[in-house]
Amino acid sequence: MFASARTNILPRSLQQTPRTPVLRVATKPIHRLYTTPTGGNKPNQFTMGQGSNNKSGGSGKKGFIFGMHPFAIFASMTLLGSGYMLIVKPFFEWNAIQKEQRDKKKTEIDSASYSDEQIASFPFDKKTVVFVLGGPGSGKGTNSAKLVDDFGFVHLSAGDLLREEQKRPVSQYGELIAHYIREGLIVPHVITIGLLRNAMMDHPESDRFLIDGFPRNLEQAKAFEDTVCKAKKVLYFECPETTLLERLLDRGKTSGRSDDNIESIKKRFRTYVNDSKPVIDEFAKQGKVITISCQGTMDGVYKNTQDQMNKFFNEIGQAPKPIAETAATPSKN
Ligand SMILES: Nc1ncnc2c1ncn2[C@@H]1O[C@H](COP(=O)(O)OP(=O)(O)OP(=O)(O)O)[C@@H](O)[C@H]1O
Ligand SMILES: O=c1ccn([C@@H]2O[C@H](COP(=O)(O)O)[C@@H](O)[C@H]2O)c(=O)[nH]1
Repeated sequence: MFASARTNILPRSLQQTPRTPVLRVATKPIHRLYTTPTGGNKPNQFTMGQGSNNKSGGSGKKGFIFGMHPFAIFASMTLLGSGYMLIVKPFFEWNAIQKEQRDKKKTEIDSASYSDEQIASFPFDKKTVVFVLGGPGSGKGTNSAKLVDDFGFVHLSAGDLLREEQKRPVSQYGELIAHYIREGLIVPHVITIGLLRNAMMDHPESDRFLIDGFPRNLEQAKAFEDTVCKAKKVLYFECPETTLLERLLDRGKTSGRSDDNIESIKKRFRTYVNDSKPVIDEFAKQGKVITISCQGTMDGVYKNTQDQMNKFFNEIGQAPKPIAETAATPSKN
């Protein structure tokens, strides 16, 4: 199985526990305040009272600060203290509550409002999940879209879900996702798995899911299989780097994607070789991988993909089209 990995631990950069503002008051031990000379040749921070208005005459006499009698100091501090308790403290507390409520609202939106109970009762393990893997630009999206029509899959592209989340104005992960995508890095899996899980739950009627471009590393693979469900098969589009580069640069002319440029593409290739390829190797050891060459025409590649899928559904004893969908399709006669 997969090497052990941390699961469900939010990286520090994502931990947004609301903090209660702390009113930091520069303090000095009271006895030092009381005995600090207020004048003379020793300048210090309590020199406001110096000068012609300084009733102590700058003598540095013990017991006088700003030329005030100790009792007056005591009385003012008591007044200040109760003023703080009455006005400042409630204000800060009210602010903290407001912030907490705002943060809670944001988190609720981010988790697409599925409760822990709903997640726990969703039958993830009854679903047929197929991972679609391969280098960037190998044709995962192109072929997945066709498999939707022929086999009734719901197609979930992890990259698309991340891009959508990135664009959501209230998302607390927008900037983080944008950075990881531009740098060709793998977004922390708690975010991606959360999005995938929500997207699966958005389609309770469907039993078949194509999860495209995920998992990108062994840690993600283990976390998904531990917390959501196991994949039944892995479709792997095998493609040489030269072809990938050509296709991505071509796609970049119109895609508008922040990572379809030579700098990001090089970084994505590095991440693919170092982190994503080992996932395919691991699933291959488990006998789950169907390898399809991405070279050939689009129709040719899809024909192979379709044949392999037909074979797979035959093996697991399911009709190529889900029963519900076959029944729902209007008869041509
Ligand atoms: N067999 C093919 N022959 C030529 N071009 C292809 C073929 N398959 C896909 N393409 C083109 O290559 C580009 C990349 O394909 P696609 O977007 O499906 O790859 P992908 O694996 O989903 O990429 P990414 O991982 O970056 O999202 C697209 O412009 C697509 O039209
Ligand atoms: O599981 C995932 C999937 C994707 N990413 C990030 O998104 C980009 C683009 O992904 P595509 O599959 O090519 O659309 C990818 O380079 C990663 O930065 C991810 O982090 N985790």
